[in-house]
Amino acid sequence: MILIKDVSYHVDGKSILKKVNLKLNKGKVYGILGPNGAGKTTLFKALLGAIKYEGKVINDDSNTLIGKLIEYPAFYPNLSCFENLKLHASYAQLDDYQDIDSLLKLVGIFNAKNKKFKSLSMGMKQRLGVAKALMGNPNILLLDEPTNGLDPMGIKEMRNLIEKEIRSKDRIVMISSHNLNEISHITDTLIFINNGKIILEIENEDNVYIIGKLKEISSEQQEEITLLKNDKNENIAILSKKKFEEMSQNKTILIEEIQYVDLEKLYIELMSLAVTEVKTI
Ligand SMILES: Nc1ncnc2c1ncn2[C@@H]1O[C@H](COP(=O)(O)OP(=O)(O)OP(=O)(O)O)[C@@H](O)[C@H]1O
Repeated sequence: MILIKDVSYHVDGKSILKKVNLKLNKGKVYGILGPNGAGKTTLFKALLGAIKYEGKVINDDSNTLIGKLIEYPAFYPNLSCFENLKLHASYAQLDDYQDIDSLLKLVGIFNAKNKKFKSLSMGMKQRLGVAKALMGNPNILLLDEPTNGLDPMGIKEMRNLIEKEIRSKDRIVMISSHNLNEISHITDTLIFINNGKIILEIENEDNVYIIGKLKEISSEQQEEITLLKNDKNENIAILSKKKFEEMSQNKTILIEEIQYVDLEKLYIELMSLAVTEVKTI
């Protein structure tokens, strides 16, 4: 488990991350969503310890290896897939790492083992990037826009790869993406970030969400939902349909002006809510 506690990051007086709090559990795939410049990559960099942030990242596992695919994968254009991975293994001090062939098979590009990086298609380059990220069998995997630049077929293949080979009960996987459809297919939990702030964390249960005005909630359930404010200072509740039905049955919540929305609508509504303050009631 990883606990991100009050993580903030500032550059030249500008707040890039603002008191980010998250709990990440093994076996789960987290989708991180937000507009350009929201802070997704910066959050990954904080987890990698690549930037000097305020706050804490607490990891209960002392044997941690983080694999990453951040921005476009960097490889030597004139070296082959095999040579590039071999070189990375030595940089990463995985010198006795023998299993490059298996990795290439795993990500489905073994037939391009001896092809130069520069001659690969975009999809193959991304797969090679995933192979590099998977070296040493990391227990945390950060994939920053892994389907960037891929065509629909490439996106589907990357999705299969994540579902079949990357998701693991011993691993925390975080994927950032602008592709809502893809994210809704492969993640367990959705984390929305805007302006460096986490504005919502919600289970990705059935791709149907509830947005409405919160009128009442029982004190026991207060911890369980995030309260957002709209520009009229009204309390807006957002939760999955499943959670809402559970709470309504127990009469622990009253929401009015309910809208049932899919992920795309949820994203648009969330980003347009004039959220100046986010509180958990
Ligand atoms: N070292 C830095 N110096 C100055 N500004 C920075 C630095 N690192 C990040 N930023 C700024 O922080 C903001 C968040 O950047 P970040 O790359 O984390 O966003 P993102 O959510 O990953 O965006 P995208 O979806 O476009 O990849 C941006 O406005 C970016 O310009």
